[in-house]
Amino acid sequence: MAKIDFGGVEEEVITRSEFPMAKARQTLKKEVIAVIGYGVQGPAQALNMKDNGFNVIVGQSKQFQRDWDRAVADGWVPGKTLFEMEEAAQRGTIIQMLVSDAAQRAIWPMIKKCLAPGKALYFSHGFSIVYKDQTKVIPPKDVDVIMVAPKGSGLNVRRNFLSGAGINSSFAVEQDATGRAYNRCLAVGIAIGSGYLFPTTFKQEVFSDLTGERGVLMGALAGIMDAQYQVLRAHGHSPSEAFNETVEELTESLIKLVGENGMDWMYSNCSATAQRGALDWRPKFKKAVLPVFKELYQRVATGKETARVLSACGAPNYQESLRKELAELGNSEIWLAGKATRSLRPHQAAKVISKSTKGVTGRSRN
Ligand SMILES: NC(=O)c1ccc[n+]([C@@H]2O[C@H](COP(=O)([O-])OP(=O)(O)OC[C@H]3O[C@@H](n4cnc5c(N)ncnc54)[C@H](O)[C@@H]3O)[C@@H](O)[C@H]2O)c1
Ligand SMILES: CC(C)(O)[C@@H](O)C(=O)O
Ligand SMILES: [Mg+2]
Ligand SMILES: [Mg+2]
Repeated sequence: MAKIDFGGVEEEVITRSEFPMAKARQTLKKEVIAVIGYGVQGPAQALNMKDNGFNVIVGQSKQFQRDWDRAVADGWVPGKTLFEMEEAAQRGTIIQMLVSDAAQRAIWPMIKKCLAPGKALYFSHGFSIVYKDQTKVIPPKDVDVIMVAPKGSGLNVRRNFLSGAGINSSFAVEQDATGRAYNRCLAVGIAIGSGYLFPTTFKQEVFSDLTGERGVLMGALAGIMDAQYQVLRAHGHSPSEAFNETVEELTESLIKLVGENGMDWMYSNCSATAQRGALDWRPKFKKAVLPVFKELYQRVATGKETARVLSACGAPNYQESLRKELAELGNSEIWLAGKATRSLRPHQAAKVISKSTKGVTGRSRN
């Protein structure tokens, strides 16, 4: 493992050169990898592994016709490489649990029956194993239990693979029954298109992932956008102005600069006025939201968020109520303003500018 200094803390990271594709192919040459679930991660991981030359089959319930049809449209052949979940799990030697987390609890009794000794049970989230008191997912002792959790949307797992970039993932071995669990885990990580692989545990992964997606990555992000937009609108700003200053400028401009070189560098490349204001207001926002993040982490650690997911997402009418909730969000003024704003992005001009590197590299840090 390469040792990398993360802000003064040394961590170990697996690189592609340490575990090259040839080693992954050698490690998995006798394995049949059964991807159970063709939602978001399922298609990305299955297609990347297939394109990388691994022996992959897909298990998808035909009751979810839309997902079955997507699998067929993506080239999986019913009866050859696409099966009902149970048949795929019987045929697989590595069984990838890529149905939704709530569905993993529902299909577990069926999956358990297919776990012959020596097979590997694979997850992309620590959820089912860590909250086993609630999910009842308790694997037999004679199978490997491994995880590779891509740190991004399944859409990017596939998009980055196709662009040649890859995506970083964390990985963990929960149970090594065969003595091969570690290598199997890393080999699948490389096979699905991971760039760098960060060691973790099932518990650390699920606690941080649930916090992140409820917090800064999705929940907090949408919440603070709503709040700022509301204040601007209440003071008479037009929807386009409020949206531009809340979302569009973030996604189209500033966050890309943060991604390139960090927050201080982005601050170094805006006006002195914006820089002063941002530095002054940062601690105020931190103070305001810190208690909310503490409450969130507690709810994750005590399993309350898991109970919420299992009861809500496992309910029979959930898809219908979810559709309504998402439609309400999509039809709210801020996101309708967003739709109009997106149609006005000046793509042509951007292409012309990108041919030159003059003036695009930015100021160095102060
Ligand atoms: N979506 C992501 O980008 C992402 C990123 C990292 C990790 N993960 C993890 O990957 C795993 C899969 O998540 P996902 O988002 O790809 O899947 P998802 O939540 O979109 O689930 C969709 C799949 O579950 C199946 N399904 C739903 N209910 C079912 C039921 N009752 N019985 C049988 N099948 C059912 C659907 O047919 C479909 O195949 C989860 O553990 C998730 O936490 C997801
Ligand atoms: C893509 C995310 C938010 O990182 C993932 O954790 C998920 O659950 O979809
Ligand atoms: Mg998640
Ligand atoms: Mg995540």
